Amino acid sequence: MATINKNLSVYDKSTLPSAKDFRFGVVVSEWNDTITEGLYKGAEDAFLDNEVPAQNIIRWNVPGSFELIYGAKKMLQTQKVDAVIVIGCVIQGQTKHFDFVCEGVTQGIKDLNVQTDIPVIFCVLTDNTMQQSIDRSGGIHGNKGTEAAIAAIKMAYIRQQASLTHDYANQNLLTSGALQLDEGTPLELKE
Ligand SMILES: Nc1c(NC[C@H](O)[C@H](O)[C@H](O)CO)[nH]c(=O)[nH]c1=O
Ligand SMILES: CC(=O)[C@@H](O)COP(=O)(O)O
Repeated sequence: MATINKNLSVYDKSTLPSAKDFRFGVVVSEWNDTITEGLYKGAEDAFLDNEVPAQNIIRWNVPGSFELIYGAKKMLQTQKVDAVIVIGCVIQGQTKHFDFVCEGVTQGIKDLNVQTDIPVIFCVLTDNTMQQSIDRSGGIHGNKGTEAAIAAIKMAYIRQQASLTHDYANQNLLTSGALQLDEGTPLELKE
């Protein structure tokens, strides 16, 4: 389903978990800041609408979308947060730079989700025109920042619930053959 068929700002509060005890990091790119500020406001408003205390929202700025990767990594390393949102706006120019920035950020944020235990939400517009970005940061198609905040709340809850269950990671990976132990490595399965 394309964005034009789904307003990015629509959500049902009654279906969301409580977010009042969660802490969120938000890393914001300064490139196309009229757009990224609109995305941030959408995210912030959605957090506040869901009882996230203002002091539980930690915002850092970075120069451009490519720096979102490093900014999110350092946020994860230094701040006690339950999820991170990276906010950027990449708009096609005259060269292939757009492709490399978009691919690099996408892969970098994916890697953080694989390598760390904190969900990192991808709120990066990758648009052909400024108008498309305007439409998706509080315009006719809603606000992707709102969508990202709701995703952050949901993923923080999933992480919280997962931490309450038995850690089957070793067992599952071992039985699936994905985890190769050296000979003689004592296997400690958590009871
Ligand atoms: N053209 C856009 C950029 N380019 C800058 C890069 O993100 C990066 O900051 C630079 O290459 C230095 O490492 N960034 C955006 O966020 N949006 C653009 O449209
Ligand atoms: C995404 C970009 O880096 C791009 O907007 C830069 O513009 P150009 O490709 O004309 O140098």
